[in-house]
Amino acid sequence: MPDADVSILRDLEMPLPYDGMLRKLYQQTIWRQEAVRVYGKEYQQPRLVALYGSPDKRYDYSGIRLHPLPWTDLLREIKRRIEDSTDATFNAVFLNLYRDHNDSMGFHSDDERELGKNPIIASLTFGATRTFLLKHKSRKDLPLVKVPLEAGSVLLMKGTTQHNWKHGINKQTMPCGPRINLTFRTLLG
Ligand SMILES: O=C(O)CCC(=O)C(=O)O
Ligand SMILES: [Fe+2]
Repeated sequence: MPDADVSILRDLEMPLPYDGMLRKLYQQTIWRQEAVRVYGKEYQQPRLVALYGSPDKRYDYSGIRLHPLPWTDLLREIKRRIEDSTDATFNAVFLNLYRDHNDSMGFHSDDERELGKNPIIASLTFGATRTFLLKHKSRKDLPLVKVPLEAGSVLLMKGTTQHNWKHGINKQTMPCGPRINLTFRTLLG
């Protein structure tokens, strides 16, 4: 992928089997459905979300402000394992719950000010395999990149990826069960 630094690690070792991780994260997380403003209009996000991390940080995006909930033992343990296998450090994790095949995330870049200039984002998946899509912002000659993210995989985005590419998850016609995605980030300020 030109103008990007994207890599994937598979089969990351976890404290529980992947289906147990899914169940525990599903139950333990305090999920919220947020209304977001897009071009001045309010929408319910087509998925549930949560933010955990250092209590002194905050995260503003799409017109909403999230304050992190304190780390749980499980999230701290996952963070430690991701840090060990990526050589990066993180102070927050954003969780997304795609309840079924109708849930999605629109194309966006993770380019909020509190992520800094060239953020490192590590995105871990449990549950259903969904297709992560990447499209270049200006080069229409480049094909859409499709990456199926299986349980236990970690997608790493670094460098100038967020400047030049957008990513998202489409809803799909093929029915599927829940997917939980954890994106580890560093929030500045
Ligand atoms: O669910 C995914 O794999 C993508 C999540 C994502 O892009 C985000 O949380 O910013
Ligand atoms: Fe993202």
